[in-house]
Amino acid sequence: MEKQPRLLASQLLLKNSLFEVSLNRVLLTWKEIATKKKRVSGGIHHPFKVAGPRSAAAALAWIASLCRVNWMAHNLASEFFFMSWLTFFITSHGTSHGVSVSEILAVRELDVDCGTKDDGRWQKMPQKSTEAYPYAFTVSYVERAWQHRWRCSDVTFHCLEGALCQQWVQTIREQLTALTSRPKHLLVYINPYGGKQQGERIYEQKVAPLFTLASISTHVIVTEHANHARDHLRTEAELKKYDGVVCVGGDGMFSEMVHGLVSRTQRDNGVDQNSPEEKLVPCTLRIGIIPAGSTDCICYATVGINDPVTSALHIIVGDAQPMDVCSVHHNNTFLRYSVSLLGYGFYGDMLADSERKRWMGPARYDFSGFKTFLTHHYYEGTVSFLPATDILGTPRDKTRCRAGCFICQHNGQLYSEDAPEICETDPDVSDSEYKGGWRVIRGKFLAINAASMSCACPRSPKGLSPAAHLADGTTDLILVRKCSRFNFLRHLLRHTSKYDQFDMTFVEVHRVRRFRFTPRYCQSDSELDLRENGKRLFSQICRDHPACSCSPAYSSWNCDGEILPHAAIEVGVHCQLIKLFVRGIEEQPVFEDLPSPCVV
Ligand SMILES: CCCCCCCCCCCCC/C=C/[C@@H](O)[C@H](COP(=O)(O)O)NC(C)=O
Ligand SMILES: Nc1ncnc2c1ncn2[C@@H]1O[C@H](COP(=O)(O)OP(=O)(O)O)[C@@H](O)[C@H]1O
Ligand SMILES: [Ca+2]
Repeated sequence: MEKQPRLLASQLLLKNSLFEVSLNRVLLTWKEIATKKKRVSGGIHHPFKVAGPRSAAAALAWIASLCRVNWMAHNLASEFFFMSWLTFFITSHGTSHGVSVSEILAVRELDVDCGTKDDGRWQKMPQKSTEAYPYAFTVSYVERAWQHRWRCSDVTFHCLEGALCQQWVQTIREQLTALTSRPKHLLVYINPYGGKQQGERIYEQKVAPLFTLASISTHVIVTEHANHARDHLRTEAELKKYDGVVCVGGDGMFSEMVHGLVSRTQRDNGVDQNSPEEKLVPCTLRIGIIPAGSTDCICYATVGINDPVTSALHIIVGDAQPMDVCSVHHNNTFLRYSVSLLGYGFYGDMLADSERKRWMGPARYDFSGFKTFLTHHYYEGTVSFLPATDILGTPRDKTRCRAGCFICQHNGQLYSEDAPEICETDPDVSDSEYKGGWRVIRGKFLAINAASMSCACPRSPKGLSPAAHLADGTTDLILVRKCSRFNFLRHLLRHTSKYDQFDMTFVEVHRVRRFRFTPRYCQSDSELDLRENGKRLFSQICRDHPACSCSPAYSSWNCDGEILPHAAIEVGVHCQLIKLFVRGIEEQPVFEDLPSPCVV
């Protein structure tokens, strides 16, 4: 890391011990410099905390071995060197901290006599430090907790002089103001009926106080009906006033935000959404999700956990993660956008059944999932797709899409430089395997799933397609052919275990840029009601297949939790069309025996 000029350095009191506190442009550090018991080390600074043995005896042996190597190799070890390292190790144990400026949430001055000045949170000061160090300021920062959770932590420093205290507060505030990616004004939509119907409570109790702490102003709308947020965003909202939009709810609520924002952007730029080949204009406003839904797949797969406080903190620090969006068309008519799962067969039938059981809350998916599994319907049709051949990565990779993903950056660059050619050849139902770059597969399917991201959620922590990428311009098309109930159960259960759900003879997976599906008994344009169609064609299929298991002709498409009105669809991926207030799943830090936050 490039060495940044130091902005401030002072000796401040923290928890009755004297600390050397310094701030440069990227890091706030505080390090114990003296106590009655411990000696001060003479200017030995090491950028990272030494991860070593815990007990003093083990430390001695470990450091001695380090010195021995140095002695033999470089003849550098001296008693002074040895003692300095030793002192460093002891004094730094648990008392040397660093917080990246980008993860400071707020700073506020404390009135030591009366408590906190400007945020209404009152803190009692320890008597001893009040006498000796009468001025104080508190820094709130992000602390990493277990399983990708973030929490807000406070540290209070005490100063001898008021001017010094003010200088610290002012300098930190200046550094925070310089972080231009942070939102200042947000438009928030709360779905009071999502998930366990806790949206309003979650926002008021867990999120609003954090936004206030970080001086973010909000305009909050509690939705009154389905599509309220979508329509408000698409037509009414004064988007220029905001740095981002936030939804409190589940994947359905997020889908409303995507539809509102993407449609608005296309309309403002004169783009026709009805044309499947049209290149869409990316949205500039970022979207934040405070999870309060049933599946929370978008949140889980982009943050690593569905936790409202964690998501609020990612919004405050101004994270940005681009994401692919699929457009779904039927006969050159726009139907919907999809960000996570497009599922025909199993997931479509499960959703159709679960919609009638909304009163059950999130448990409806378990109930309907089990019921759908027992019905074991398969569907005939033709899937044609345009494989993504020019990209890095495959659906069977062992690597995962994580924060700062190289594959997303590389493939995104590829897409913007050289937008993939849309093949004009009509991939009609045909016996040939390839037609104009398209592959055509006919068959009987228990499930056809397109996952444009992993679709990890608490029910399936690795997701429908564990190696899928958030922003690589592709979707993973998973075809599950007709098989026995036992084998299908094995496939489903592998979503929840470490075993590969694609390593089965009746399952295939392709990374694609576009795909089309046509059911075998294709309905005419005027016949829109799938259910009626299904019933009418049922008897026809039975006539065609005397020994059939009486599967209906059509399933429905589950498009991010919404039922589509058509079975015949055409899908195209739009690379990095939207941005979220997240950074992708962070690699879990190796804590060893270190306290968080990152220790320097
Ligand atoms: C018999 C054992 C079955 C175990 C299978 C576990 C696989 C679960 C994978 C679920 C993938 C979900 C992808 C996300 C979809 C959401 O958009 C959608 C809507 O979510 P919402 O109700 O808005 O939170 N939820 C569902 C279940 O379709
Ligand atoms: N005020 C409201 N009343 C009824 N439905 C709503 C309201 N606001 C949003 N919705 C709809 O509720 C559905 C489910 O919302 P969501 O927040 O995704 O919860 P869940 O994850 O439980 O499905 C969405 O399709 C959304 O359009
Ligand atoms: Ca993708």
